Amino acid sequence: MSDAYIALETGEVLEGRARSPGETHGELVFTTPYTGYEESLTDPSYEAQVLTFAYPLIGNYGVRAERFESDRVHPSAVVARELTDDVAVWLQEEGIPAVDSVDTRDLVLDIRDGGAMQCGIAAGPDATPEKAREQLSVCPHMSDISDIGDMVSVDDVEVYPAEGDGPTTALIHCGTKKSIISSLNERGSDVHVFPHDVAPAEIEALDPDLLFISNGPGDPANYEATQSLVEHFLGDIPIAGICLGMQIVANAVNGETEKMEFGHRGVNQPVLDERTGQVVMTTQNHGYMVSDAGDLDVTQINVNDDTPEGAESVDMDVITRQYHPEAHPGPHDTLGFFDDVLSMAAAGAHPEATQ
Ligand SMILES: NC(=O)CC[C@H](N)C(=O)O
Repeated sequence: MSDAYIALETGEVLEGRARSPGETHGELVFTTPYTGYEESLTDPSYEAQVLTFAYPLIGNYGVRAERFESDRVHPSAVVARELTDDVAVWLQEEGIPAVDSVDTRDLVLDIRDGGAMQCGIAAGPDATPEKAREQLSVCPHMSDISDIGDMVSVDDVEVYPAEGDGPTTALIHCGTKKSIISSLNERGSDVHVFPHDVAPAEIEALDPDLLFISNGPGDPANYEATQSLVEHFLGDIPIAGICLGMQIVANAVNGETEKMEFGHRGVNQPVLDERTGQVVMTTQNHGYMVSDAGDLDVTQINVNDDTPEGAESVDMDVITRQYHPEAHPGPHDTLGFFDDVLSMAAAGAHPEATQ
């Protein structure tokens, strides 16, 4: 007799073992890394999603807070083949439902074939298939969660001072990972973190050298205030962005974004720089893409499916990446992004403009 159920949009109800009790719902997605479960589970980009781990054993090196990318677990639920007790206890303490003993190979194929789908979860001694189906019936589509930025951003400014007198960064927190802040800090940039809907006047009062739009959950179309910020400062202050940040900047310069079938979530996504011919291995976690880069130039593409992974403007001093250059988890091929954007900030101009 199972004590955990996952109701899928296909009508199927999967059975499993409850590792952390609860009833919830969310957009079902998968990620493929063998490691990095602490970083993924605390990445605000996964807000309102049910995260399935393709790798069969999750938790085999424990749980340590110093690896966390935010102050809490963000997925609404977790699905795995096997979760260790360390991770199960962590999720219980966080109040996040978790189900294992699921054939995640089969489930990942379902998601690949059917696309990211809504699902309902019921786990624990009172769980039933009907309760999972009830959760599925109230699960919103990701693009309909218009206030998702409020769920992950900050209410007030937070300042992260760096040693030295590097450029000042105004980071717009749409669900930022901590390692993005630390990647800027350790390169000498004082980072001032603002709410996703901060008024332009607060940024003007700081007079920063760089406007940085962070990663984050949900549909980029639901970050109108952040997009307006980009439109306001475009051409006045150099602008950088990661993942959701690239999508918001593209929307701000006459571009377009759209939902992908099932997205890119892993640490082995190859990206080609079309200017140099170099291929780097990247960490990715996105379910939307830039379908039209507008006034930006696409500089890097995903080798697997040609989707835009880098978009820049020399004239408007913009450098953005769809992947996560900070890794955490993942390969360190792309850390140079932070040097490039801070060079742009220090010079007040895109690096190619200063050659
Ligand atoms: N990691 C992110 O910033 C994700 C961006 C956006 N929410 C997407 O899914 O495409």
